[in-house]
Amino acid sequence: MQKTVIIGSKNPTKVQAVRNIFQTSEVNSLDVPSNVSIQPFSDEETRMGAVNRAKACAASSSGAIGIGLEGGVMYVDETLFLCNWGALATGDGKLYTASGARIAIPKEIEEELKITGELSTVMDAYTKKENVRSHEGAIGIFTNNCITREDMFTHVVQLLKGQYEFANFNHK
Ligand SMILES: O=P(O)(O)OP(=O)(O)OP(=O)(O)OC[C@H]1O[C@@H](n2cnc3c(O)ncnc32)[C@H](O)[C@@H]1O
Ligand SMILES: [Mg+2]
Repeated sequence: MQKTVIIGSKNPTKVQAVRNIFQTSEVNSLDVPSNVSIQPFSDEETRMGAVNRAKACAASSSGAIGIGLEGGVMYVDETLFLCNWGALATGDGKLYTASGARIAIPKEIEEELKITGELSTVMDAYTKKENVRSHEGAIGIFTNNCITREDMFTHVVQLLKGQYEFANFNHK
């Protein structure tokens, strides 16, 4: 693919996920605001953060594809899950979205999250590591590193690229 791809984050797990999928494109990163809470607490809000980032990136450079990736949490009944959303926006107003794999968050982490308000703070304290969000991520910790944050976002970006290609290059 010839177009430049701009990912709206400097987080290395997100940037690398885009590089993994858009291997033949120039991939640039841009720190843009999500314009949602620091810790989104629903699918809707998390998806909105991804969409806002993707649109800001697409608007920043003529002809480029913008990608936003956003992490959050959401309840299914009484259980809190990790949720992640991605969005791909084009300069001519097209938008594609996709969500990532989700797993339940242990109750003790959920309780801490309600007190401190941000998962990254809770994860660093829980693991006694620094900057878990930029490495294996919460999903890496809670899956014993079977699926890292980069793996999960790579799949989301693959879903975005596939939808983009279906819409633009499907000449059945
Ligand atoms: O620089 P940006 O792109 O903002 O990267 P980030 O790591 O802050 O990631 P998000 O804003 O998308 O995530 C929203 C919040 O959810 C938390 N979070 C989400 N997924 C996480 C993970 O896998 N590990 C640790 N914290 C996570 C983190 O506290 C963020 O403030
Ligand atoms: Mg953030």
